[in-house]
Amino acid sequence: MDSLLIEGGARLRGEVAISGAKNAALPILCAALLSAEPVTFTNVPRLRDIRTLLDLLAQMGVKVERDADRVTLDASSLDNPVAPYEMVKTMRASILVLGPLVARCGEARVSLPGGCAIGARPVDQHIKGLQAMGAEVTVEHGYVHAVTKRLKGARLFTDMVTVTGTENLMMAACLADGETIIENAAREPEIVDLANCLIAMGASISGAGTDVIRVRGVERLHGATHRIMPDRIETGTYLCAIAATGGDARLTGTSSGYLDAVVDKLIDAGCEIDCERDAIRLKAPARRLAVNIRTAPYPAFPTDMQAQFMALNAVAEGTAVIRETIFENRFMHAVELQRLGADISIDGNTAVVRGVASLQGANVMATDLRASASLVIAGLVAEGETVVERIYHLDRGYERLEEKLGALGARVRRVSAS
Ligand SMILES: CC(=O)N[C@H]1[C@@H](OP(=O)(O)OP(=O)(O)OC[C@H]2O[C@@H](n3ccc(=O)[nH]c3=O)[C@H](O)[C@@H]2O)O[C@H](CO)[C@@H](O)[C@@H]1O
Ligand SMILES: C=C(OP(=O)(O)O)C(=O)O
Repeated sequence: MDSLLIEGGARLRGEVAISGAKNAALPILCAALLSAEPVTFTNVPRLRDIRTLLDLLAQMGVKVERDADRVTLDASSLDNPVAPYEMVKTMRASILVLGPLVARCGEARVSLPGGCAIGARPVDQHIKGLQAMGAEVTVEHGYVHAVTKRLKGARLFTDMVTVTGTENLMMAACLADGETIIENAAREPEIVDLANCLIAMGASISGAGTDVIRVRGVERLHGATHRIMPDRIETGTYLCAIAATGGDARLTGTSSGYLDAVVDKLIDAGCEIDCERDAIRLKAPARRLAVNIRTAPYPAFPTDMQAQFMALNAVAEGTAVIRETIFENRFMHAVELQRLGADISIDGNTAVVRGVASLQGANVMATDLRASASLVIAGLVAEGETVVERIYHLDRGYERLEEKLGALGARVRRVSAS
């Protein structure tokens, strides 16, 4: 297993380009299942999760063509609407094939993705929505099996705001008979990006980005070309890394428009932020202030940025309270940050982070994607050498991380296990 060797202390400077969003690309690539015509996507990030999804789609009979950040999917000969456990177990987002497969093929067999480090993450709301649209759904031997003649439009209400749940149901509704209304819908920018792609494919959708989405089903969707939006979590992660190291750098190919809650907190911490149309520059103060965080669905502060802010608060002036309201077990990074000298106490879903003057390099273990990012940020600030082990988590969601950090002046090296 590869690890990342970081020599702390370099202030990040210069410019780096942000990639397309993992969490937009995953549902949007699944949308290609809804059409018998080829769909082309650009700005697709080169990530492990994307490779996993493309392999999954290929084994269903989808023709996959990939050239750098451009991917064309042709689902005209889709003949195997099955997502086997072996391919699903490493990536929860593979549940996103469920809605499109039932809608297009009238049947799907998708392995339950299982729990993961950050929480149990059930998919009951995805299932409840499809049942309300007339699908017969059973869960047996670890698989969700859904069958229907043609889905019927329905009024859907999810018990909680769910991002992939909203995406799955919005995709399924595109080919349903009649109108579907999704209430309590997630409002994340990635939902809007998916809706824009579906609309380009001929879907009739209104309200994406609000908590009520209306979809009028059509007979078929056609081919289209769609550019994936920039990754707001990658953007936020680099902003935190620049801030933590007292740096001054510019991120291109991205926008602060998707990141208001994060940018506000960085400003509260004392950073200077200059928002251009397609770029963001952050200039950090010598010493930042600790900032309180409470995660909640968009447009509130994203849970996917919580770990990175814990690292930032670990070396700030004062004490910060962090509340995680989305996932029940998303503080795994705290123990690892403590190994680097952070002063953090946890009580249920609340972490109290008392800023310290400095961190010291050590060996730490990555437990999930954003936890790993927080360890990298802490390693960049720590005195001496930090080794982050199990970085396959990072490869799920950060394109060429060591190369991009290196371009900003960080001393980061990947060490391959022999
Ligand atoms: C690929 C992708 O886009 N992943 C994002 C997506 O995950 P994902 O879509 O899996 O997260 P959800 O928004 O669905 O989860 C929100 C909460 O609802 C619960 N829940 C969800 C569905 C369901 O059927 N039953 C249920 O109980 C979850 O366990 C969690 O506690 O949104 C999360 C919350 O912003 C982000 O952290 C993930 O990065
Ligand atoms: C939790 C995340 O991803 P996923 O839902 O794919 O596990 C994430 O992107 O931080």
